[in-house]
Amino acid sequence: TGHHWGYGKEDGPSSWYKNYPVAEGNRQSPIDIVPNEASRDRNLGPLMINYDHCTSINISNNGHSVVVEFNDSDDRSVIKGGPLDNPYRLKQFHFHWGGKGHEGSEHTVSGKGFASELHLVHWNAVKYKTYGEASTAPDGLAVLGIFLETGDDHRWLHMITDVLYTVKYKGSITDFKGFNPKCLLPSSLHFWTYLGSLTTPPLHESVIWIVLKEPIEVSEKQLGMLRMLLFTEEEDNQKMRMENNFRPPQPLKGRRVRSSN
Ligand SMILES: NS(=O)(=O)c1ccc2oc(=S)[nH]c2c1
Ligand SMILES: [Zn+2]
Repeated sequence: TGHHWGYGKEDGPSSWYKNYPVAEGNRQSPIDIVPNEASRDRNLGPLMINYDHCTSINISNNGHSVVVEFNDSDDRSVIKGGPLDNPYRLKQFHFHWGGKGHEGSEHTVSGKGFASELHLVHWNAVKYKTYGEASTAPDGLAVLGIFLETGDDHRWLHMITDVLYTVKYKGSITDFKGFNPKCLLPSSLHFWTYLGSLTTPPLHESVIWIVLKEPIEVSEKQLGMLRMLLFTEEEDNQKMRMENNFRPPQPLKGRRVRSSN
């Protein structure tokens, strides 16, 4: 079902255009963010993140990343403000990371990559009836990107790394209740924002990107836990370690990047 794609030599980002021509579109993500070329915009209000009553459901390995899904049947956890005209509902979060000692973020800042990048995926339930419908609309999704840099242990990330062994293989899924991603936010909500796309196939150009300026710190050990995950299924005798699951920066094509005040 659908086209096989991955992060390897044959099926990686440089070949995605063959099955997903939008890969060469005008609003592709990620991008390299150049801070002093970003324009401060008075109309950009503060970002408002209301995750207080969010309900995580499960954690899974989809063969590309580890994903935590949320109950999005009502507006219990939303982001609004900033560049957004409506509240957007939290649907899932996942990570992108590198290999040992290599950077693994998707967005870069003046050419600098980070060890990893967390994506909190939200959808516009005011304008669209389902996530699927929103995921193909130009203002359908809002993804909050948070950089992870190596340093001290992150006091809450262990809640996730402690259960990664249960989703080692592609296709595995486990209950994961009561996790609130508010604990993964940095202290500052200052951000850059631009119009872009999903960074994995189908690469829909449906994302309002909100990238936080302040990274969070995680330890090399915690990052190493992500690398114990596998791209491959349990019955697959080829054990492919899940790492370097990031798309490199794409052409800006004249887009404006705005900065919060
Ligand atoms: N990496 S990302 O742009 O946040 C992103 C978010 C949601 C997605 O759903 C599919 S399917 N691919 C996706 C990529
Ligand atoms: Zn992502």
